[in-house]
Amino acid sequence: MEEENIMHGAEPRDLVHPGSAGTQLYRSLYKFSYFPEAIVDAHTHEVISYATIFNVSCRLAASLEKYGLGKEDDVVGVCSENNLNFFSPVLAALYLGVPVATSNDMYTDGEISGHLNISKPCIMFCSKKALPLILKVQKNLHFMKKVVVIDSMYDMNGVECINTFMNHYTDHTFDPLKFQPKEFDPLKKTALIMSSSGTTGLPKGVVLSHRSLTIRFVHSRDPIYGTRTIPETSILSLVPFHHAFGMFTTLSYFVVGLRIVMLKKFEGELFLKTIQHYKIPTIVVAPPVMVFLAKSPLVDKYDLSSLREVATGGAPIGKDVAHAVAKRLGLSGILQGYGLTETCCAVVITPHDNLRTGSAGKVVPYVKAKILDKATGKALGPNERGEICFKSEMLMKGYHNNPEATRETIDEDGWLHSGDIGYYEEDGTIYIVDRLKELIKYKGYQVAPAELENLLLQHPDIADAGVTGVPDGFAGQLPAACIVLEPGKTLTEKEVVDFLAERVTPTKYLRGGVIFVDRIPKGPTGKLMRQELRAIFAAKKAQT
Ligand SMILES: Nc1ncnc2c1ncn2[C@@H]1O[C@H](COS(=O)(=O)NC(=O)c2csc(-c3nc4ccc(O)cc4s3)n2)[C@@H](O)[C@H]1O
Repeated sequence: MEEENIMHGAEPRDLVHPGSAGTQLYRSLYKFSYFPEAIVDAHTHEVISYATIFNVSCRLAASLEKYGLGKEDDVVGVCSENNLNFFSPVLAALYLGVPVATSNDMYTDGEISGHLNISKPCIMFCSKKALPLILKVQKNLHFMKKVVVIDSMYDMNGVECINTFMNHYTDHTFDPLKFQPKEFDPLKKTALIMSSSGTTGLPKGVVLSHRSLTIRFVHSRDPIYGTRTIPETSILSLVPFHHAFGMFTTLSYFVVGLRIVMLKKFEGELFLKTIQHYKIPTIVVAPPVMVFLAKSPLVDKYDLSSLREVATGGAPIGKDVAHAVAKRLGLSGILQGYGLTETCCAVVITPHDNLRTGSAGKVVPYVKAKILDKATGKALGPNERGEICFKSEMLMKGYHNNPEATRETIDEDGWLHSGDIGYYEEDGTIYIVDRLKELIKYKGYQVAPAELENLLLQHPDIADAGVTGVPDGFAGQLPAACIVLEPGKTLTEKEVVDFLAERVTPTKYLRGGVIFVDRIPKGPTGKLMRQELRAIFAAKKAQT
C-alpha cells in the first residue's frame, strides 16, 4: 500500500532519455555544433565552440579506447579549476561508459592522495595549474599510470598534452561522426564518482549512474524547473565544475545549448563587469555571492539590467538576503535549488510559476520526497518538521566500495536520508530549516569535521579535538575547533590554526576559531556530541 504523506515530484514534461548520458550529450553537442560559443572564459575572453568540444571529446574517446581504457575497474580522473577544456575528458569517458572522478585543484597533496585513493583513476587529466600537485602525489599512487595536461598546446615537464596523447592513436583525418558512444544499461553503469562526506565521517565516493544525469537533463529542459533560457543565451556560472553543483548544471547546459560564461573564482568587480559586458540574463551563484549582491556598493556601479534570473543553492540562503537581491535587481524573486552530491543535483527547485522566495521550492519530476519522523519512522504531514528523505533513480547507487556507509544513508526501502531538517506546506513547498548531520558548509563547500579532527590529532601536543561549524552571515558556517591539550603542553590558537592550514585547502581553515577545553563532550558510546560543541562556541560568542 502506498505510504501516505509522500510528496511526488511535479508532472514531467519530458521523457527521460532511455540510453546513456553519453549518447544524449553526444547528440546535443552535435545538434548545437553550429554555435560558435559553448564556454567563454570571462577572465581572458577566450572561447571554445560546441563544434570543438564535440570534435575533441569524440577524438579523445576514440583515442582512449585505442589506449586500452575500458577495463573493469578503469576510472578517469579530472583535476582542474574551471577551464575551457575541463569537459573534454569528462564527455569522452561518458561516451565510453568509463566512470569519471573529479578532484578539487585546491587540495593539498595529503587531501588529494586520500581523495584519489577512493576512486583510484588509472589516467588523470589535469590543468597546467594542477600539474605540480598531481606530479607530487603520482609517485605514491601506483594506480595512476598516465597524466595528460588538458590546457596546453605543448607537452610539459615530460607530461603529454591532449593533442600529443590523441596523435598516438588518431590523426587529423578523424571524423567524429564515425565515432559512436557506447550503449549500456544507464541504471547500472557508473557515470561519475563525486566526493562527499555525507551525513558523517570522512569524504566518500558518491557513485552516480548515467540515469542520474539523464533525469537531471529533464529538469534543465523543463520550462518550470529549468533555467528559462533558450539556446544560445548566456548563463554566468560561478560554481566549481569539480563539485556536483557545477558538474551537473554545466553538463545540462550542453543539453540545452547555452553559452556558458565561466569564472574561475569570485572577484566582485570582474563578476559585475562580466554581467554588464556579456549582457548576462541568468547567473548561478553560491549564497555568499547573494550577500555581495544584496550589500555591496559596487553593484550600483554596473549596468545589470540584462539579468532576468538569479539562481542559488548549495547552502542556506536567508529570506531577507533573497528579497534584498530581488528588490535591488528588479526581479520578481530568486531561484533556489536544494540538493546533495548524493542526489546528483537539485531535487527541490523553486518553480517559475510560484517562486516563494525563501523556500527551497518543490520536488522535481521523477523524484519522491517525505519528511520523516525519526522517532516513529512515519512520514509526517504538512508543517511538521523532520528529516527530508528522497527516492528516485536520480539518487546515488551508493558510496564507492563502502557498503556500510551506503546502508546508513539509503534505507532498505530505497529512501535516501538527507541529514537535513525541513517541512512542507500544503501546496508541497519545502523549507529547509536545519542540518541534522555534522557536515559543515563553508561558502557552499563541504568541510567534514572528522577529516579536520583526524589531522588535528596528528599534532603531538593535542590530546583530543572536536570540530563544528559556527554560523556566519556571509560564508554560512565557519569551521571551528575545541581542543584538549596534552598535560603540561601549551599551544596558542594561532599555532593550532596554522598547523591545520598547512594540511588542508583554504575552505577548511579554522576561520571560526579555537577554544581550549578540558574535555570534548562525548556520549556514553564515545560518540562526539556536536550540539554541545556548537553550544560552547555560542556561549563564547554571547560573552563577547
Ligand atoms: N538550497 C539549500 N538550502 C539549504 N541547504 C542546502 C541547500 N542546498 C544544499 N544545502 C546543504 O548542502 C548539503 C549538500 O551539500 S553537497 O553534498 O555539497 N551538495 C550540494 O550542495 C549540491 C549538490 S547539487 C546542488 C545544487 N544543484 C543546483 C541546481 C540548480 C540550482 O538553481 C541550485 C542548485 S544547488 N547542491 C545539503 O545536505 C544541505 O545541508
